[in-house]
Amino acid sequence: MSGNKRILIGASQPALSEGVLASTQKVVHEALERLGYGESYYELLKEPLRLLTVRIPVRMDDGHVQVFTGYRAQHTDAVGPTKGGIRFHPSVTAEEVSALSLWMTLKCGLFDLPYGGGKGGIICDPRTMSLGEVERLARGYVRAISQIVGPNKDIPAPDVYTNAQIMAWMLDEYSRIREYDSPGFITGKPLVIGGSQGREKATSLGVAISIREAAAQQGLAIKGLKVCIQGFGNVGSNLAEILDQWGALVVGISDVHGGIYDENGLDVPNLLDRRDSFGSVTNLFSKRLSNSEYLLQPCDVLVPAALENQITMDNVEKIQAKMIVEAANGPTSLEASNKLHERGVLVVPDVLANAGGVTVSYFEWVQNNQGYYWTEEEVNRKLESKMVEAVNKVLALSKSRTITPRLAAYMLGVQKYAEASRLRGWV
Ligand SMILES: NC(=O)C1=CN([C@@H]2O[C@H](COP(=O)(O)OP(=O)(O)OC[C@H]3O[C@@H](n4cnc5c(N)ncnc54)[C@H](O)[C@@H]3O)[C@@H](O)[C@H]2O)C=CC1
Ligand SMILES: O=C(O)CCC(=O)C(=O)O
Repeated sequence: MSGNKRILIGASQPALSEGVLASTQKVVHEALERLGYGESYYELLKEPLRLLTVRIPVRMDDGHVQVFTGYRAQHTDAVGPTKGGIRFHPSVTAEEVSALSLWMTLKCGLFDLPYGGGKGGIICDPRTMSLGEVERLARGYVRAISQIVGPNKDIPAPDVYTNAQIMAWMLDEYSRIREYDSPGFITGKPLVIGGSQGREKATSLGVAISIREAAAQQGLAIKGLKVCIQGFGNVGSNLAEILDQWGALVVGISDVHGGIYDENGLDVPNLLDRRDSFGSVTNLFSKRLSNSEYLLQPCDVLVPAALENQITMDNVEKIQAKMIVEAANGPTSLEASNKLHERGVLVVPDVLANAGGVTVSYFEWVQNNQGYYWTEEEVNRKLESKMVEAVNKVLALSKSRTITPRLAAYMLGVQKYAEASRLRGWV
């Protein structure tokens, strides 16, 4: 093991700044209050129980050593191991990873998965690195966090700019450290080393089911529904494919370079053929909208599937979509989301809409533990029933209590952790 760990855990971590975490905490606070749990529950659940900061030295192809900073946050292990993806992105921060771990807890609670939330990230830009450099970084990260992760402790998965290949390197490094093959350590792996059928498209299938169910409740059919998707990576591109196959009209897609829009519908198979491994395709088109113009185009459903804080008080008044379905984590600021709700725009929150990914990751872990693997049809059937149940539960609670779907999802998501913390004697 390299001597590359600089561990800052819990209280020794610098104070987290305001932003995505603070707004998530507000909703968690209200959810706990409405459920009748006192302030001590909020104090326990407002931030991760553990936040590890690591420094990872990587020998770059030109021979120099670059030191990267990474994080792993574990929000709560009150009901079981923690679970959540790893992001490779230049804008990763401790605050972002912490908020992402809290959102993972809410998803696992809402979908009744036997986990708490976890999340990791490394400040880096893999688009500018060679494959060898990315592999060395992925392996270095696993060495650095190896003490706090494992199939019964904390189980990582892919997120922004990470994929099945990176999961394979991470699994290999972890198995070397432990000296036995340990497929349950990580999910989102390639099929031949213990991945699950259906995991690659699971987040998108879950988002598509959320769109279909929520639209139906608004009296809209999926066929002919005009959808704009922001982000054309794993989630956005697979979503475009599924919606196109279901007869919806994908009128817009975008990526880091900008967006393309056609009210008559785009040629999705052609775009899928031409996208690169980082989810870029619009750079091949001379006529494209800027990312800020793109979000304002008319459509029935806008699906942010890229990064946080895309719909804010700066652009919310100009959003024309009738429904927002959050495939990304945290794409709508809390104020903007409340504003949309007041305007009668249905916002299907991230912790509900994008939980298909972690749900099938759970199925992958179950299959690894039992050593018996399901067909894609079985996986998708199990996912479909969990998604439909969760969407209906959240929208019903939102209606019956006249609260936002986000608050309803948080109430349903957080309850198990408050109860488990009480039963364990932590609060
Ligand atoms: N991969 C998964 O299973 C899950 C992902 N998510 C969330 O979905 C979102 C997307 O994740 P992935 O598709 O896995 O990532 P990815 O790395 O495969 O794709 C990211 C996409 O976002 C685009 N993008 C980056 N910056 C942008 C910007 N400023 N404006 C417009 N587009 C931009 C990129 O060009 C790329 O098309 C993230 O918020 C992630 O946390 C949520 C649940 C599970
Ligand atoms: O598949 C997983 O375990 C986690 C997916 C994830 O990172 C997310 O839902 O944001």
